[in-house]
Amino acid sequence: MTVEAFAPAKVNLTLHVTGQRPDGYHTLDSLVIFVDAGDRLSFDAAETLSLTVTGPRADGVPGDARNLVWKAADLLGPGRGAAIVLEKHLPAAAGIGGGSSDAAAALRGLARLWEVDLPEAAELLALGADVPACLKPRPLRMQGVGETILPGPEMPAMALVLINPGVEVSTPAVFKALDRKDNPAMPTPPGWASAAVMAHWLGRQRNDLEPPALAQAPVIGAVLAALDDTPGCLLARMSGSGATCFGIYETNEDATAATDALRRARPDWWVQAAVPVSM
Ligand SMILES: C[C@](O)(CO)[C@H](O)COP(=O)(O)OP(=O)(O)OC[C@H]1O[C@@H](n2ccc(N)nc2=O)[C@H](O)[C@@H]1O
Ligand SMILES: Nc1ncnc2c1ncn2[C@@H]1O[C@H](COP(=O)(O)OP(=O)(O)OP(=O)(O)O)[C@@H](O)[C@H]1O
Repeated sequence: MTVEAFAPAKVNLTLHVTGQRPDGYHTLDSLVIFVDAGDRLSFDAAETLSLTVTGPRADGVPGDARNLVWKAADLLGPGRGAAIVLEKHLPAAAGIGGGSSDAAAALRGLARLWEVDLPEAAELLALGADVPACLKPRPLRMQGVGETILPGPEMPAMALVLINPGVEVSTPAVFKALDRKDNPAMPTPPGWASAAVMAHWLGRQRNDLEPPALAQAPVIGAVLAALDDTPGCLLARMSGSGATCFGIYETNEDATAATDALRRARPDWWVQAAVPVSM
């Protein structure tokens, strides 16, 4: 029996950095959604663990114990076997949780293959701060350093465009370069009647990692400007620690038209239209 799992991209609609713990990790308050762009994984029964990385974004992604998928398998079933194929579609080190979402999808898939229970959120932090959030992809509010997952509001109909300019941004370096660590938390997301009302609310919130990421990768400014310039773009913002940015649109038509235009203008950028998913 082949088990399959989808690893959707994570988008931080907001990302407020509210403090720093004595161990150096930062406390966050972030509204997170998942979208239908992502990686695909398959799992077959096998004596030993193996991982094959394929797909359009496989280049540079390790196919061994350095991969978060491998680490997830080791955490869930130490010493157990499975033949895993990871089809990469998401850019790596991009702020959209590629590795974390792959790890979470591996946990979901292998838990079915091996008929074992999923670990608790706190245990998953060892794999990455985004892994607890990625375990059950749906709109959520992430707090603590990533271990506290609260249900998010119901999202209005919307479409997104994701752009990655091909520059890898180091997450630790971006956190380190933050000017202030004790920024105000996010108000409770109220739920919204439309994408436009939501975008207006989001516009008054922040991604505190945007300024330090921009200093490290100035091209992020060009990406945000390019999104802002497309017809129907309600809000443009960076996700996670960058460099991927997203634009929010009312309709799929607007997002698809923006994607076509941006791909023509910047064939060197990864440009992807997407809609939110809950799994
Ligand atoms: C920026 C976010 O993507 C927001 O969703 C995440 O907080 C980062 O999640 P991630 O990439 O899974 O992060 P990890 O691999 O656990 O951590 C990478 C590095 O980022 C910094 N880090 C991460 C999460 C956090 N709450 N505080 C931090 O300071 C630490 O220096 C850590 O060594
Ligand atoms: N399954 C995987 N997919 C991509 N990269 C992986 C994976 N496993 C390990 N890595 C390594 O982890 C690094 C970070 O990649 P990842 O896609 O997790 O990005 P990220 O920017 O940390 O995501 P985010 O900040 O949103 O959590 C890469 O440089 C890569 O070498």
